[in-house]
Amino acid sequence: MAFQARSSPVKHKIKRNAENVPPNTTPGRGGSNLCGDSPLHCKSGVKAAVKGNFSAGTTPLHSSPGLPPRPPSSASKIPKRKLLWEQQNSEQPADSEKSSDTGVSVLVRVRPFNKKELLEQSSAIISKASTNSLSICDQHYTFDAVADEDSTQEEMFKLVGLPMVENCLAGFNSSIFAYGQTGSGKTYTMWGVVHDPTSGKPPSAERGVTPRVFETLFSRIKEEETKNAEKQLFFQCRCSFLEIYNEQIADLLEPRHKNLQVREDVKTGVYVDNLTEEYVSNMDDVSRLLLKGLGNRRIGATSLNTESSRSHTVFTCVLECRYKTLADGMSSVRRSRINLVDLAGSERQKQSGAAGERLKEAGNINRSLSQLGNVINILAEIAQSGKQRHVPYRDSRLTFLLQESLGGNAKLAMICAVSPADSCKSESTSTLRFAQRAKAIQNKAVVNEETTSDSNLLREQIRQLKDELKRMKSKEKQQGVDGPYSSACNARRSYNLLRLSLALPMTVPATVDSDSDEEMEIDENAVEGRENSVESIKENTVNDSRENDHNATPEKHDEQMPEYFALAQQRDPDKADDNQARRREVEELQDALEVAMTGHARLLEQYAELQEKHVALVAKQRRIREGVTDVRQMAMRAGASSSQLKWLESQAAQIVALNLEREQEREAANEEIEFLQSQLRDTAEAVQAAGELLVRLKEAEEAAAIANDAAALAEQDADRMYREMEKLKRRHATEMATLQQRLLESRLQRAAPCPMCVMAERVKFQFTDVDPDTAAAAMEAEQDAAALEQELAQYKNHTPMEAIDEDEDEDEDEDEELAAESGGCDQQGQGEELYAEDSWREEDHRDDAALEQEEERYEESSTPGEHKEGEKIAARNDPCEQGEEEDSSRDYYEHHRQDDGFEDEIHDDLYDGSEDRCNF
Ligand SMILES: Nc1ncnc2c1ncn2[C@@H]1O[C@H](COP(=O)(O)OP(=O)(O)OP(=O)(O)O)[C@@H](O)[C@H]1O
Repeated sequence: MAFQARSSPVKHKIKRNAENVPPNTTPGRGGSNLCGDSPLHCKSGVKAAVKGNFSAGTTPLHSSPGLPPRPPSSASKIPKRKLLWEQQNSEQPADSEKSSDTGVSVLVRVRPFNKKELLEQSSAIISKASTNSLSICDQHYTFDAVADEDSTQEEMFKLVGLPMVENCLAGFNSSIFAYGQTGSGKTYTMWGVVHDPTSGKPPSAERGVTPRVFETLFSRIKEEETKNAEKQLFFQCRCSFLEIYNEQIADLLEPRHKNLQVREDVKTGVYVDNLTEEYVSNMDDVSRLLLKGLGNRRIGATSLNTESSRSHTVFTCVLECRYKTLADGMSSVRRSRINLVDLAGSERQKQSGAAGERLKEAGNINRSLSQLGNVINILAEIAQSGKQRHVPYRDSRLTFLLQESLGGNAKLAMICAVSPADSCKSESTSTLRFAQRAKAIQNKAVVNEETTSDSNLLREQIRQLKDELKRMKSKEKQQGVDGPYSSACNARRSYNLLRLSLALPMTVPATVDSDSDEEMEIDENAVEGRENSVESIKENTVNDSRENDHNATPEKHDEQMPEYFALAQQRDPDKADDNQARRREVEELQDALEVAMTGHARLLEQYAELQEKHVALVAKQRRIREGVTDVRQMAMRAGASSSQLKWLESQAAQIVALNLEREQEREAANEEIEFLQSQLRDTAEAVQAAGELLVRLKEAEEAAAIANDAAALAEQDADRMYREMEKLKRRHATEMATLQQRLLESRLQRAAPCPMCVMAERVKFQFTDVDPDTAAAAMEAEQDAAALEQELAQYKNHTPMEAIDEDEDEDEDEDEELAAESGGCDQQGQGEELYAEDSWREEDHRDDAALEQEEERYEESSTPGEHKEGEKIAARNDPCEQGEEEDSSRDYYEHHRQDDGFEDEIHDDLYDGSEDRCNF
């Protein structure tokens, strides 16, 4: 009957209560076992390793006023059930130890004085009285442990972290909370200085509890896998990291995932929808996640802490341990969860000096901490009175998300951090009161273990694979909505599921036990039709693997794989931005993954059927063996007659023949199983490679999409800049033309006296009776013109872009000079014009947009005559038009010459000069 019950497809869910010692998978580990109870409650374990005599689990709570007496243990009410494994290996703890376990341990850590407190010359008001008690201003408190200013990170880990690692390995959910005033050392204790694996430096001694928890977890996993190789232990860890900021949940591993929702499901319990989970297999993986998550966390400076956490952060690791019982072919999975919670610090506005955004954050932090306190108060009350009450978990995201750790199925360690300074007296007292109330909570931790037959496990896997396939296909359709960003996340998820599923067949025992029992008899019916069934399975395997369009055969996939790799390798790294090719590859890989999933699910189905048949066959064999033994014994007891003996002999001969037949069939079945296993292994390897490649490609695709976005933005910027430059060039040209025009005008106006001056000079040399004042004025005008020309030449020599900045700075000076010059030449009208332009430029400085309008208006509103004038000016700038200009200048001078009767010689001199001046 027992066998039938096991082979039935009904899933066996076995949960052990907190009092049961979890299975010891390390029988050889001196004194240490996979102790479900933390060493805080065990005699063995790390207790001895920690400084002092730490015996928190058995320490009665302090009986200060208001402190509730320790609630009676409810352990006796929980029915005890044991697993076979447990019975074989476990060591039962003493009853006294069991009864004291509430599943909650509270530890207080007093940090050293900080710089501010030292400067203020604060005095210490907290003193450690013993390893588990302290006093603050004559009030005495007892907890599970007290760590003073001298405690190291290593000691904190041994007190809190190590027990949690052992709990987690044993299948208990575990949580570590850090609670306390802002700046009291929660973050330092929980994370500390996280090691950067790329730095090449050794891990810091200041790394906190969390990194140390994972260091130990991975080394213990390795140890367990080696020691229990025959049980085919298989561990898997996946981690997530979130923060609750202003009552909103954000994914710290995928910062684009904001405002995530907490959901509750009968099967999975409370979970966060859409939260990224990453598989980790070593410390580097965890460090990477911690650094990434902590980098994305909200921090801000307050007067009490320059790097104050403004949110609650929760790092969660789900550990799954699968193992197999060879005797009955049953598989078990132990699933435990470890939550590492760094709560935001409580703060008083007066003390922290928070204002604005910080004040709003502080309000939210205090509100959610008070809701946590409220839940803890009610739980403490329930534990004392034994009366059921509604616990308002749903009042805040924090309590809703972590309800399992608060009065539920988890072991809880609460680290309460305090400052020793008298300035923090009221905050420290309130933290210690909170710690006391937390100690009164009773959690009901059980080992989370499920035992199921292989075929059920496989069927579950098949269901998951099919669901995932459906989801993948529907997601593909939604690609447009989700965009490329979600694709890597989805691919990773599918790949992880497939990886998990692919790991399973490896844990299946190789073949049917070879039975060397000569005496074993077999019923004819036992093998009847087996040959047919094996044949049909064989056929199905081959047909299924070749049939229909999906052709999802591992063989085909196997053939396809080198192509993918070849494609990937052929890719020229220089053409990495060839998005289309990459997209094609990704699509092909996506198809391959789907094909692999379908093929794998089909193989698993066949494997599950074969497993079921195998288990049924083993059961029949056992029953036949028992029957034959019974018959033998009865025959011996009855004393066999000669006819009976003959009959028995003939039966024996038949049995031998059947045995031979059965042996052959068994070999065939074994071969079949081996073939299936090798096929599964091949698929596993191929799919694993494809999956990894796909994830990498998806990530590359994401990166390319981001780069494309950036490039498009840069292009837009460049366009804008180009337009801006063109505009500035135009403006520059207009300004140049205006300046030239003015120069010309001023030159022309001065040109009248100028020839006279030159002539005067000449006359001065030739005729000494020339008026000296006239000559001096002419010289001065000539010098002014030369200076102006020089400035213009400099201005012209600048490239427009270089000139722009200088232009703006120099504009005013230039204008001033021009104005001065104009004034010097008595050009009153021109001076007014310059003034007008000056104010226009001022406006330009103030408002660029206004300038554009001004320009446009200028261009639009210019009369045809003005345009003509503008064109004329521009033409002067154009070297091709210079000839015309020269002609007009020549006309001008010609006119003057005729009017004033200048000498030809003098005119030629002047004309040469003016040509030089125009020739910019
Ligand atoms: N035990 C300790 N030993 C040495 N330095 C410490 C200790 N505890 C805290 N510190 C230092 O005190 C400062 C504040 O600590 P931390 O940031 O951990 O406080 P917190 O409680 O997390 O504050 P908040 O709630 O504002 O985030 C940090 O610079 C940290 O390095």
